[in-house]
Amino acid sequence: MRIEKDRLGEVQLDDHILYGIQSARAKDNFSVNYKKTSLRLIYAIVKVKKAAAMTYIKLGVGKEGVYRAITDACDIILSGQADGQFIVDAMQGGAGTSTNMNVNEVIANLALKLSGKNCGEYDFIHPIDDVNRGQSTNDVYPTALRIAAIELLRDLSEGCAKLQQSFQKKENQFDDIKKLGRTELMDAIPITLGSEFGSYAQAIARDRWRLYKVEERLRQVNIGGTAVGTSANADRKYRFGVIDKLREMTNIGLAAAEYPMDITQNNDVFVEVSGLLKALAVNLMKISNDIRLMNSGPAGGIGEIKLAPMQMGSTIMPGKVNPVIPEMVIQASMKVIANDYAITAAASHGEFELNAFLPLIADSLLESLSLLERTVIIFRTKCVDLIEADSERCLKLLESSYAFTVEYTQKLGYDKVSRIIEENNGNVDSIKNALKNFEK
Ligand SMILES: O=C(O)C[C@H](O)C(=O)O
Repeated sequence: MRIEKDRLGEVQLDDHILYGIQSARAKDNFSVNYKKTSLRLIYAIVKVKKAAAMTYIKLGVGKEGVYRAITDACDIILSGQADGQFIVDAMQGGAGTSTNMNVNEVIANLALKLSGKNCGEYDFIHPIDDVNRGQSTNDVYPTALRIAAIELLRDLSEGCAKLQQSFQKKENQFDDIKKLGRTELMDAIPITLGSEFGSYAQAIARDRWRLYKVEERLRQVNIGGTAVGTSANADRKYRFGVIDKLREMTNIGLAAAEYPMDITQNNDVFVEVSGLLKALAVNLMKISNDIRLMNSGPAGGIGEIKLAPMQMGSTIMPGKVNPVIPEMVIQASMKVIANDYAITAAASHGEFELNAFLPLIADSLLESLSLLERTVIIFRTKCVDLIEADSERCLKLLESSYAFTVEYTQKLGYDKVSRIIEENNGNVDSIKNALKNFEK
């Protein structure tokens, strides 16, 4: 056991534990058992710490070997070997300070071990004086959140591109299958099944483009601005060096914020990104609902397409198979829309130089991004790619509807065609005969 102390007293920690007193207090204070802080965010914070340490090595500052041990410790964390040490709940007060300190303490203790010292020997490597040198939670955390968001956005954008291609393939495959169009769930002008899928491809193409474009706004980071964006305690050479290193490490074209105070306190960019995710969620829901309806049946529904059966559907009705993948997509989309509200609420509650509710923004945004990233892959591979058309059913429904009469309205006038439909009680064969007679 080791004992760590702060102004509030002492905490006992097992020797193998790499986090320190501040993390231990936060673990206890925020033990709401919601969920742990996202490892995506933790890794992005570690990248910021590594870039800072590399900058200090380059500038030749600090005690001999300390920053080298810190960068080695960062590499160990980034390889996934210390995941269990990040123990602070995502639902936390303190604007992310506990998460930043959890990272600072784990890096410091790992670096101490790598240097042949014991955990807690902070006179040699200190979580704040060394690992957090020239930094504050308020510049590290928002910078890391931007990096994590961009990494996920890139994956999601690629996923959307593939989903778009899958819809385009279906557009070509179903190009010559005529079917009923529907407006307000009622028979409307005939279309092709291909064009139904072509419209989905267009919507997802728009999502993909929006997600691609928004990255450039996220690339402005406030690292080096420290607590309120004025760069207190951050050396000028470090400030420029750390962004260069981060750019190299992440392969993201990060740039120093033109006005770091703004970036430190205002979070509208996350509302913007979430808004785009909401637009994607809305499209996915609309498409999934169409697919469920077109697949409905097998006997009592529309049945124009067939989804591949993924699992048995019922514990009581033998043979029933449900459209489980679109149902999952719809619920994931609902969650993204709910998260958007949380992000909007949190972003609107910032006061003066900082928004204390950034942890909720971070958790909700990264959850939405990861959820959508997986959702579009599963939707594509387990649903869209496997869809088959029932062209006979499409034709049967088309031919049993008088929706085709729209073609006659220009020649005969709307009122006359309506009268023919009414006089023949909507009977399609009689309507066709009556219209033929008019044409003669
Ligand atoms: O942890 C810090 O660096 C600052 C903290 O977030 C605060 O503003 O109180």
